[in-house]
Amino acid sequence: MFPIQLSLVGNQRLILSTRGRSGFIKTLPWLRHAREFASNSKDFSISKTRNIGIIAHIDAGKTTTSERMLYYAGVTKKIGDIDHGDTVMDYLAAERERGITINSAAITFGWEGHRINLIDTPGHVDFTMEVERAVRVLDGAVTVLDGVAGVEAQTETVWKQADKHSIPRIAFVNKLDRTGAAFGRTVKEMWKKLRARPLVLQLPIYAEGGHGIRGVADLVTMETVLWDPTKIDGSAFVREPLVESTDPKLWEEAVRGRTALVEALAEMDDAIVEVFFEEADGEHLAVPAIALKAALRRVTLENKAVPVLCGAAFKNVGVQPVLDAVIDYLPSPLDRPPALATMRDAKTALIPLSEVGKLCALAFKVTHDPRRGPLVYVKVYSGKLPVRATLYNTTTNHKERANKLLQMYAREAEEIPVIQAGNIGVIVGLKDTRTGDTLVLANDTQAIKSNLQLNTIEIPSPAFFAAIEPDAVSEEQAIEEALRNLTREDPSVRVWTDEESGQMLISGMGELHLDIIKDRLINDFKCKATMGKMRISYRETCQAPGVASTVYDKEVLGKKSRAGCSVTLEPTEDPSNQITIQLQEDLADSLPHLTQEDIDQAIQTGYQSGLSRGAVLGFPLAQVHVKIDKLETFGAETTLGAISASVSNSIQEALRHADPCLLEPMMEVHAEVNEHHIGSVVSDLSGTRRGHVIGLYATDDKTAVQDTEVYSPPDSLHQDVDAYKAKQVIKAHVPLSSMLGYSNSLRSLTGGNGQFSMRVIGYGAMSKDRERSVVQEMRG
Ligand SMILES: Nc1nc2c(ncn2[C@@H]2O[C@H](COP(=O)(O)OP(=O)(O)OP(=O)(O)O)[C@@H](O)[C@H]2O)c(=O)[nH]1
Repeated sequence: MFPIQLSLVGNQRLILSTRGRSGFIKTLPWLRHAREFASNSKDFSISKTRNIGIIAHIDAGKTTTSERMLYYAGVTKKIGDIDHGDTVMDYLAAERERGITINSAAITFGWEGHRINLIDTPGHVDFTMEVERAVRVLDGAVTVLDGVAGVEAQTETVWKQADKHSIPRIAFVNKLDRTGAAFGRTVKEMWKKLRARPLVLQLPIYAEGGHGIRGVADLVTMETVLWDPTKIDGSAFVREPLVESTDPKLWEEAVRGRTALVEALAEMDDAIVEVFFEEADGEHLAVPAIALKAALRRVTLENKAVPVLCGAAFKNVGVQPVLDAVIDYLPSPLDRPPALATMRDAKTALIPLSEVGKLCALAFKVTHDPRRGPLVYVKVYSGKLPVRATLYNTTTNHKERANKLLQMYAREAEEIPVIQAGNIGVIVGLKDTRTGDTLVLANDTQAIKSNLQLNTIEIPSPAFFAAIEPDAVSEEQAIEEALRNLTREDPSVRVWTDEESGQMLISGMGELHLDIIKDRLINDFKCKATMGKMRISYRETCQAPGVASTVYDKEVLGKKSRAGCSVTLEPTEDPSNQITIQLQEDLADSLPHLTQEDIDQAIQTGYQSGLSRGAVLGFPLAQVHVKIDKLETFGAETTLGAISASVSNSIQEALRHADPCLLEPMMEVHAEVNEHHIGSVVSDLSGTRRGHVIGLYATDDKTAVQDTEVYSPPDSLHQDVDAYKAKQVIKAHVPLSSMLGYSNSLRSLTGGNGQFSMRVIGYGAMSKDRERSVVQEMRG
């Protein structure tokens, strides 16, 4: 694309552009439409691909930023607005109504000769699983931070998720137009709360009197970037060299910032030290921007530091440089270590996948499209996935055909002939593939034989469940079908039927999660159903040892099926269940028709089934140690089904003699409050809410941070902000049942100044009185 010069104002260059690095005029954004990009997209090499996600706390401005990215890239002709409910990324009715992201939408667009696959992820804690799935396939991430609220609770959670997968990140400090916004303070919090090494690349430039953000000072190129106030869509901005005489205060701070940037990079990167002494003669300002960018890319890819940019997405200031930074500093799939997979031969060891090998793809998301049917989002880790290929799902052992391949532009889609290694795309035509499954080619006998599987996603325990009642018997089938689709989309949703009441039950991660499922059943799948009261998903355990021996003896299809089993059950401190198998040595000799591997598998199946239902209210068991003491065999009559059934029955029988009781989900709560609210919040948590306060620490606790001092610009330079006051964080363990409706109560205890985060940390015992009242309530 050739640059078109539109006008020159003095020595300024007016840029109607998505891009500002060279200062030349590029193109009007809406001229570059998605389809134009799509027709060229096949030409992008994998080194010019960026699979990135936007991660942050709820309401930090992820969707607002993504919508601007799409607009400046020419994918949309109009900027979608969360507050008007017309965003491209949040397209579900449930998302638009609530103004929040639920689904990680994936969208592809072009930027400066690169293909960006962008995934906008939800910020609400109930959808942590959705973030986990997205983070799995990302190569890099943009963390959006609210410049007023700073680093918030869920930012810390998603940051840890990205840490777990060593995802290189850049940060965008957003909402700097708002009163009380403080860029410097937010940078400090990144250092202190996230333990990250922030590298400030920009300073905000405010309008006279500190009101309204106009642009940014670029410390890499030492330029000002000012958005044209007459172009409210933010498509026009001007870059010009930073000059001391124009704004001496800004110049002074920019010199400090540039010096700090060069110094910080020199600590982490030897090549920039060489440039500093040999090309720049030890002058911080003389280090060429190109050398700084190269060093920034190296330290970001190595996860040593996080480049930080700033702006106000809602005011259309600062978004284009974020896209530049995605290209400049975040990795292509080739810069990432190979994905890890397991193979049956290698037992549980993880082996790195080679990119040039045969096809291996991960289904990281499944959505239901009323017109096209299930859409399976995949990331291809090795080989290539051609259209109409017959695929083999090594997780479910099913064969399926990839009828169509799509590149997604949010709701719009473009058919493509192939998905190459490193790229993300959508397969149409797979009916049995679920989120988390591994796909290989159906003719790849080696991968199938060795059961090649990409490292799977950990699914946390659901905390809530509710009953679903069809409004009429005729609705049952439609509801079952819709629930099947929903569980394929979201593996953290579980559906089962209660054996006693025959009721259909559904469990999810939180109140909002279940609320959204109900909404989607009714609005998206048009089911006529009623969801019952949301209830807490308890666990059950035993308090004493229990022993039992049972024999399974039935006729199945006219054939005798017999096996016996003796088990001992014991309570354990371990949060998960354990099994110890102590079998007699001659077992394999007495069962020549079965392999040892199959017998082990049958015992495991019986063990899982025996622990799936407790003796008090039928909740799954936790913190139980099962010892399989003996297996009684009856020659050819002992089938695998009989072994599983006898193990399961013996566990259930032993449980009845082992003093069974209920356990309730325990939450780790971090409540961040001002000093003068500590007393009331602590007494509320430890009193009425039955919690244990574990500790108290300040949000700027220096002991928690590495020694290196980090450059953060003084906020007073740019805007009148209240002096930063560290808040106190109260850490407590509290039963989930006591945390229902806590946001309202914390709001009233702190005059709206408190915030909190919580996560399930395990299950805890409850008093006999409380257990009685739960049992009474559950049994109605
Ligand atoms: N003043 C101001 N408001 C903003 C800015 N960016 C976003 N907002 C507002 O902040 C609110 C939340 O923005 P979203 O983009 O939905 O935030 P999100 O991070 O995507 O939220 P979830 O998807 O729910 O996690 C909306 O009302 C936006 O209009 C900004 O730069 N300045």
